[in-house]
Amino acid sequence: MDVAIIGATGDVGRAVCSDLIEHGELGAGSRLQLVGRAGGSSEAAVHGLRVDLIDAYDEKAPHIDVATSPDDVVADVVVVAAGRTIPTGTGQTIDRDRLAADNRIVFEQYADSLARHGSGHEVVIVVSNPVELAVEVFARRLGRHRVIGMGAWLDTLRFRREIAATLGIRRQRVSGFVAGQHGDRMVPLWSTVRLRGLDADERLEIVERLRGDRTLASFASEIATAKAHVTTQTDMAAAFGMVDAFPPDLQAVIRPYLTHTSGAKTANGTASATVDLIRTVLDGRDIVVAGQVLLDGEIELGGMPWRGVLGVPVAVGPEGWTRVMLDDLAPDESRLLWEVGQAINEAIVAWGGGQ
Ligand SMILES: NC(=O)c1ccc[n+]([C@@H]2O[C@H](COP(=O)([O-])OP(=O)(O)OC[C@H]3O[C@@H](n4cnc5c(N)ncnc54)[C@H](O)[C@@H]3O)[C@@H](O)[C@H]2O)c1
Repeated sequence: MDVAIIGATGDVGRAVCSDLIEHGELGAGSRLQLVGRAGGSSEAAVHGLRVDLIDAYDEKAPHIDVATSPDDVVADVVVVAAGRTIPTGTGQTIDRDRLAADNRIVFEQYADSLARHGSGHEVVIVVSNPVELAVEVFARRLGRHRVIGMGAWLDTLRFRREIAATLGIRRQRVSGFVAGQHGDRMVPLWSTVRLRGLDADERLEIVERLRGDRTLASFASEIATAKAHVTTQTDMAAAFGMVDAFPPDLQAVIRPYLTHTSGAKTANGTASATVDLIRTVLDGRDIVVAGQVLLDGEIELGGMPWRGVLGVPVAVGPEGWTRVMLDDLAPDESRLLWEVGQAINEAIVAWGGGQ
């Protein structure tokens, strides 16, 4: 199997390349394509990155090649990690509209090229932001089932880790999903949480203890209050310490937010979750993950079949995602998912997606 990384020389792109080789996901018979931008700094840097990766991993590296034109992207799995990013550091203004306007051009360029020159079977894993816009752009051109945004999977892994850490157990014992929009507007699906080795009653008791008497109706205001609270703290170690006292769903939003405002990025966690998704696609079996996908009535929200990009649990295999794996939701979950779905659809229209 071959993998192409668009934006390979970026922070996330580099980390994905190293992780993929380090964990042996691509054998000697596979190809890793590093994609840079002609006319940009990455045009030269992709060649340097290729040599550096061979230098580091000669014994186990796959065949590594370079492309600097969207028309030359060829792979079974294409990772989209190119484009502008959200600025790090405190006091940085986040202009999502500008990010969307700039990155939409990049998304359209690659999606159009893949539609024209691709094999017709590539699976696209989107890392770039706004992830929902990118999924919309690629899915409209390549087919819905071949395009998966990784934001919901990253949010899911964070949610599971926070639950596991609070309970003092390993993350592998926790399942359950995060749906919705990547980041602040994630929808933690507490009704899907399972703890291996515990029966239903024990699980319910623990979930109640972790959640307290909160419902998702207050989640957005809790996030706003928590952000305001942690940003009053100038000592970053103390700010991270404050997060330890939050419930797990709030921790899953605020800890990465703080990481970003600290001036560090979330490149390693993002890359690890991306490689996890690539492994799932290469694995050949249908495995349930969460991802942003373009829905066409697979689920009902607000009493009607839902159409638009939304993060949901999906079965993923070598051809992309096949089914949405969402059972009956709790009333607060379907309400919030409906609100978030509406907001995403409106944003995508405002950003000129859906064309
Ligand atoms: N989904 C997530 O959880 C998540 C987490 C972190 C970052 N991100 C997103 O991933 C993207 C990359 O983040 P980063 O931190 O690596 O940014 P970065 O600035 O370090 O890297 C971006 C890379 O894209 C390259 N690039 C720009 N235009 C290109 C084009 N047309 N063709 C090929 N390459 C091009 C740049 O040369 C650069 O190397 C951003 O949009 C960011 O918001 C997503």
